Amino acid sequence: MKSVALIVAAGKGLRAGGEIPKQYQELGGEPVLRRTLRAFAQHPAVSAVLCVIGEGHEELFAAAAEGLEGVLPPVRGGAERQSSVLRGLKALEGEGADIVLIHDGARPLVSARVIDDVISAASEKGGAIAALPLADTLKREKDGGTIEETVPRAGLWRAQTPQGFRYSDIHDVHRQYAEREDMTDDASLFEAAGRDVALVEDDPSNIKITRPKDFVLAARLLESAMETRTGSGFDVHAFEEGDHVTLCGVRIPHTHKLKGHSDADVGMHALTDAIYGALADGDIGQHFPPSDEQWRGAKSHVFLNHAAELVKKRGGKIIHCDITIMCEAPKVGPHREAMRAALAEIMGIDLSRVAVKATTTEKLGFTGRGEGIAAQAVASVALPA
Ligand SMILES: Nc1ccn([C@@H]2O[C@H](COP(=O)(O)OP(=O)(O)OP(=O)(O)O)[C@@H](O)[C@H]2O)c(=O)n1
Ligand SMILES: C[C@](O)(CO)[C@H](O)COP(=O)(O)O
Repeated sequence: MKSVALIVAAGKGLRAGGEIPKQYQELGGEPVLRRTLRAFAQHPAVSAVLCVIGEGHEELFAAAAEGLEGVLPPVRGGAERQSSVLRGLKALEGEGADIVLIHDGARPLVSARVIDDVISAASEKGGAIAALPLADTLKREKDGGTIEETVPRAGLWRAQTPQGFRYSDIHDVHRQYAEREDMTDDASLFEAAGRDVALVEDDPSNIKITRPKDFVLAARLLESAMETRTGSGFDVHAFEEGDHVTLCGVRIPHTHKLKGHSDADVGMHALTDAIYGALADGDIGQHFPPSDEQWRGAKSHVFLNHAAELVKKRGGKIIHCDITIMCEAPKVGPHREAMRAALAEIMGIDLSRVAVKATTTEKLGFTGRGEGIAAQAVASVALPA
């Protein structure tokens, strides 16, 4: 069964306001749409993601989708959500999809569990939607803001997205009802055609960002859906003949240099490993094997940048890092601020989140004898849980 995702993001976001449409505004440091695209692009059961976008939004889209694998070139949407979906379905004609998941670009907090459940139910029943059973008593309003009646809520659900269907069936019904333009979700068309649609219980956090206050709520939900991971790193390099060392990106004149395959920046290596550790994603030697000639003499910022990008790619952020350099000489103190600044810039985080410390080992051991430098680091990373 091949499943593809169709993300509708061609709306103007008028109710949310702002200088750019809501789907391109920032939520937790990245565009709303990037979070939505990533949820599907990185889902193991989704083989491709197509997005429908508004006129003139090509650059905003390119920035939001940058580096995400499996995202197809976008197509232009229509005046209403329904016509945007139909255009997307048409563009998917050559993809060989069995199941298509139609999802609002404005719902960035969709979970992998819900995507899985909608795919399973749609594969079994032909159509399935994420939805929430009503928890509140329902009132119908009459003129003047008073209550006309209480509406029985038994059996009522709030329809959300993703909504999954057999591709050829949903394409057929969208073509069939193309003139109506009054259907606010895709299940409505399936229902109108007399087909069954299964209800899959959604997560309450899968809100649609509609009004400005939804950004505040989404930011809180995002925060609570993150887990904090801690990783540690340790590295040692021996001295050899030379006139300077590179520590945490800063060149420091010295009586010796550090020996190594790369620039031997022992502090940056320990920090890079701490980040890989927090991600549980191998170590520096695995990502940049010393046996590979292309890394000979490499600047260590390449390694640190790679680790920081992996964090971003997984929707996380580096919260804090703390490095301790162990040596008798050179003195680290005079270079501490330059080191913090260099590391913060490479990782793209604030200076206040980077600590660099140093200690001697009281002339004990190999660092005490001046044979080399050791460094250890701890990094805390927030990742989607
Ligand atoms: N012509 C349209 C209208 C809406 N959408 C998409 O459908 C989803 C749900 O629509 P809504 O939340 O109403 O978004 P907007 O139409 O952008 O909002 P507004 O009505 O406030 O302008 C959004 O991801 C939106 O981008 C779309 O692709 N094409
Ligand atoms: C598809 C939808 O998100 C399901 O709740 C909703 O109907 C979209 O409505 P909108 O008026 O286009 O925001």
